[in-house]
Amino acid sequence: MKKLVILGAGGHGKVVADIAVKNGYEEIVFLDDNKTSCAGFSVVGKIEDAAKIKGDKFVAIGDANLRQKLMEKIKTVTLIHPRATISRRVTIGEGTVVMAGVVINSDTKIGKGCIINTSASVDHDCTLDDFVHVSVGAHLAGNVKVATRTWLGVSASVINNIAICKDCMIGAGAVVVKDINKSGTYVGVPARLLTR
Ligand SMILES: CC(=O)SCCNC(=O)CCNC(=O)[C@H](O)C(C)(C)COP(=O)(O)OP(=O)(O)OC[C@H]1O[C@@H](n2cnc3c(N)ncnc32)[C@H](O)[C@@H]1OP(=O)(O)O
Repeated sequence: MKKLVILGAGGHGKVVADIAVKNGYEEIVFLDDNKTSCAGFSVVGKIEDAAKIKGDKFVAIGDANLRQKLMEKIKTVTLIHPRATISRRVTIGEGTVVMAGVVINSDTKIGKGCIINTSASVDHDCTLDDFVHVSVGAHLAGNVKVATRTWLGVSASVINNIAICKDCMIGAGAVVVKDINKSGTYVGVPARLLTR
């Protein structure tokens, strides 16, 4: 029986579980330090138990630093929703999830531990480094580079030929029209560094 152990029983975890079912997993269990169940599935232990529990593994934790830390210790599977449209010339790393309605076009490379969330699009010749999150409905035009752990918020857009450095938060609805070379939070149209 195909079994998946999902680390993280939050909202992201329950969407991952649905995709796992569509990928033929017949048994799904969660590990979480606080919850006892998730979307009808059992929580069978704490996150630290991952190595001890048999089955394929997936880290369903939104925080990129924590996701990275956990993925350094265990081997994980890649999960792709059957209703994602992905060019044959795309590569996708270990432990990445591609959700329903996503489009990924030709010659794009997606790293490990990435989240390509519901109805996002990543166009041709893009490079997404490890642990990048493209949120629900965010859009990357052609030849966009996004460095490690950067998170694009819901409905954010990036025009073509743009590079965004590591550890950025691009706010909901922001439009990135220039390269971003300094880590930080960027909001608005056009996107600017959020200073407090
Ligand atoms: C399935 C899923 O759920 S996927 C997850 C999707 N989640 C997201 O997309 C979350 C995106 N998060 C955001 O956009 C957040 O607002 C952030 C990260 C940009 C900023 O959050 P915080 O650091 O908490 O900032 P805070 O809420 O204090 O706002 C600071 C200022 O920026 C403004 N601001 C915050 N977010 C945005 C935004 N997206 N666009 C424009 N302005 C914004 C606020 O209005 C505020 O302005 P003010 O000082 O004039 O009142």
